[in-house]
Amino acid sequence: MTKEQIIVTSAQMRDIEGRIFAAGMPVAALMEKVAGLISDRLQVIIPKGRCVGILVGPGHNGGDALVVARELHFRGYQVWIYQPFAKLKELTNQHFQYAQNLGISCFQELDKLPNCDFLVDGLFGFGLEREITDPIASAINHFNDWNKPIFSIDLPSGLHTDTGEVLGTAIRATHTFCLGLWKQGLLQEQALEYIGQAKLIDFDIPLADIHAVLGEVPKIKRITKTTVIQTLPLPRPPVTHKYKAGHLLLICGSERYAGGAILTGLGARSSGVGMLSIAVPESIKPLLVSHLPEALIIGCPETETGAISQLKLPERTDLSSFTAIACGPGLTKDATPIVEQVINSEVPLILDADALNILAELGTISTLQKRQNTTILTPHTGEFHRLFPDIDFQDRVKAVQTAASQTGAVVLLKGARTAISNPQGVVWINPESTPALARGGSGDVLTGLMGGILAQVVNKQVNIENVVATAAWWHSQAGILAAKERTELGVDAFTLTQYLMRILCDM
Ligand SMILES: NC(=O)C1=CN([C@@H]2O[C@H](COP(=O)(O)OP(=O)(O)OC[C@H]3O[C@@H](n4cnc5c(N)ncnc54)[C@H](O)[C@@H]3O)[C@@H](O)[C@H]2O)[C@H](O)CC1
Ligand SMILES: [K+]
Repeated sequence: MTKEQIIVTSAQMRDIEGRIFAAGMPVAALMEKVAGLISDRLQVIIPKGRCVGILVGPGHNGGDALVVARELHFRGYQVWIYQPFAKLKELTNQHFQYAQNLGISCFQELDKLPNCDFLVDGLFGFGLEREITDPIASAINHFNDWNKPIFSIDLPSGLHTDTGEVLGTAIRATHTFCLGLWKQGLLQEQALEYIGQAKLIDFDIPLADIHAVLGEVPKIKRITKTTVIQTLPLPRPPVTHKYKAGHLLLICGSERYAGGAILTGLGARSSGVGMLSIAVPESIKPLLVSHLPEALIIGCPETETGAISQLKLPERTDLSSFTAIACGPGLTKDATPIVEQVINSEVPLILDADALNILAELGTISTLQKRQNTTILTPHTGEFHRLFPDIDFQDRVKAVQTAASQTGAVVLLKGARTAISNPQGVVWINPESTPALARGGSGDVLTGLMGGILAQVVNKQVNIENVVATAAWWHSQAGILAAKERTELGVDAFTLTQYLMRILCDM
């Protein structure tokens, strides 16, 4: 468990901070340490001698900002302070007095402020308790209108620490320096447009204090490279053969959506799975063979609408011959018997796209109740709503936890911050993604990739939610790299499959 993986609420941060102070660390010393680390980061980003406006709040977030002001002042920057509050916490007030005695210009009125090149936001941190009202709200909107780069300390002021909700108004930061441990609000979709580039400032919180408050294994974690490295079957054993690297069955495609089957197959190919079989309607078999010569393409009887009507598996094989099944992309709604058949099997199963829509029509919870084996659902928000009409997914963490516990499945809810939960409520949040992935077909690629990873590791005592998290991280990192090289408009689903392997090579 690394600190980059841990996510805390404001209450948990308060408790952890309380343990540090109770153990003897003076608050002022911690503030000095944290603000020194922030100043070091700023000194790398902000060219020397430029003018920096420091926004100071009444609490210790403001205290941090005042120490930063003093440090930048001594390091040769032009610094001014905006501090409009009548009452400051004791330590914050001391720093404010010292800054004034150093001759740093301090202002209480907005209209008196000089120009500057950068702003540092130390108005509120995890102590924000209520909606921000005037005059502070107007001040925040005023600074946002300046269109200057803003560096927020701990959180952009105005964001709810836990939910990421905007309390009245919020600073639109270009960078957020999150202190000690990632605050849960920074992982919520509604916060994204306020956070900018988020960095964790580690100030050596003892792991013992973290475990004392969060337990040995925290319930809610950020997916990082560490998770992926621990989950992927790398390096491979020197002596192995294709059947030891899993046999995945994809059930996908229709005459209308042949492309979905191809993209799912390409995603599975990129996973490194040993054997890949793809069941599709007979009419599109030649197309699949041409795109995926290494896969075993199973042409199946089809309905008059061109959907799979029966799984016609090769001689002497049945569903239990496969290590994992991924079913759904491009199936259309005319393949209900096929979805029922795979749900009734004992094989580890991923349901996506039309398989989810069919499951919703069959009755999500009642249909899955019978299944004992591994089940993974990968809905986007529309599919999630159809599957779980009674679950409000405003708080995505709670939504996936509820869906997972009701179905006994691992549920991935797609989005800018994809959330994953297992039935016990253990949650992974994917901290990075790109709007470039919001395109038709990218979900098909994820399903194939996830199926391929699952088939390789499902018999190796891994937590299934870690497999799902690994696929989500790999998929989004490929999208991020592709967007960097081709812009956010240049990441079609086929291109995305070409970037998947680049990610592993760069790990
Ligand atoms: N995480 C750590 O271990 C460290 C945290 N530090 C910094 O301290 C803040 C938390 O400080 P705290 O004083 O608890 O709260 P804030 O500075 O976030 O400010 C809250 C402050 O403002 C008042 N307030 C709350 N809501 C409103 C409102 N809507 N309008 C007006 N005023 C409001 C409230 O009463 C408080 O007084 C943390 O973020 C870090 O930046 C330590 O310095 C370093 C270690
Ligand atoms: K702040």
